[in-house]
Amino acid sequence: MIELVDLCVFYGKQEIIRGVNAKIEEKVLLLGPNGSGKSTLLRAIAGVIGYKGHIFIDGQEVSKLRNYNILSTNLAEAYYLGLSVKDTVYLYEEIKGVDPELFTEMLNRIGLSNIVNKRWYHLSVGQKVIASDVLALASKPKILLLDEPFENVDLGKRRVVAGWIREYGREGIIVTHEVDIVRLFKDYKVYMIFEGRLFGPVSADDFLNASVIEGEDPSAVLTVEVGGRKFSFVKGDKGYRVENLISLDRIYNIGG
Ligand SMILES: Nc1ncnc2c1ncn2[C@@H]1O[C@H](COP(=O)(O)OP(=O)(O)OP(=O)(O)O)[C@@H](O)[C@H]1O
Repeated sequence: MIELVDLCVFYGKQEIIRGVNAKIEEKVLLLGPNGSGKSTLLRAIAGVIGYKGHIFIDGQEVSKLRNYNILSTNLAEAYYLGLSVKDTVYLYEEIKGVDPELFTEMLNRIGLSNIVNKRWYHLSVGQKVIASDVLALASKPKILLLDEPFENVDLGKRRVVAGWIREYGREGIIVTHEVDIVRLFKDYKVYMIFEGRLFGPVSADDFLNASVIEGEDPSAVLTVEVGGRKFSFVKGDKGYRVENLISLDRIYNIGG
């Protein structure tokens, strides 16, 4: 379980994550517009950057964890080592419990067996994303943190990756800024982040079938605050349909 208590993350003096509280016990999707703090939240949970407040993973404070290998991530910080994909897999076998056979089999299944001997920085953008996803998944981690695992990935391959995310990893956070991705995970819970503040959860089904209106509505499945304005996700088509949102930054254009 990931527990966030009064969590704040700063870059210099700028507060990016602003007092977040949540208990995340299963795999969830985290949506938010560009710059809202999704990657920053994931980096803090992965222990890559510092924070104020608390982050507990299965009851242990992240900043105090050492050699903690039940958590896997596709965050790029892990790959800036100038290694080939194959060398990284062997390194990760040692430190993260990655299964090299499963890794190779997954790359074969998705048609990328040709990249194993290449260095990470020679991969195309989409290849790098898929290889990072596979590396995170091939340790079958208890907790999975995936930052934009579908970015620049072909539509057909997205279904394969989504199948793996369902299969491997029992808990965790899948970050995306594309509303369409939620359709691949209709039984998941959705959180949203706006301006460093977390809202949710709402079921993916309720989210996809909702429409957005400005203001606080008592029938809302979720109300969020963006730029000092409140927006309610309500059932039916009273407002702007979520299925037409594409990305959450469109919410700024919805007027009451
Ligand atoms: N290392 C850094 N130093 C200073 N500011 C940073 C740093 N990394 C990110 N930021 C800023 O923090 C804010 C949140 O960035 P973050 O990468 O968490 O957003 P995001 O929600 O993941 O966005 P995107 O969808 O564009 O990837 C942005 O305003 C960004 O400019």
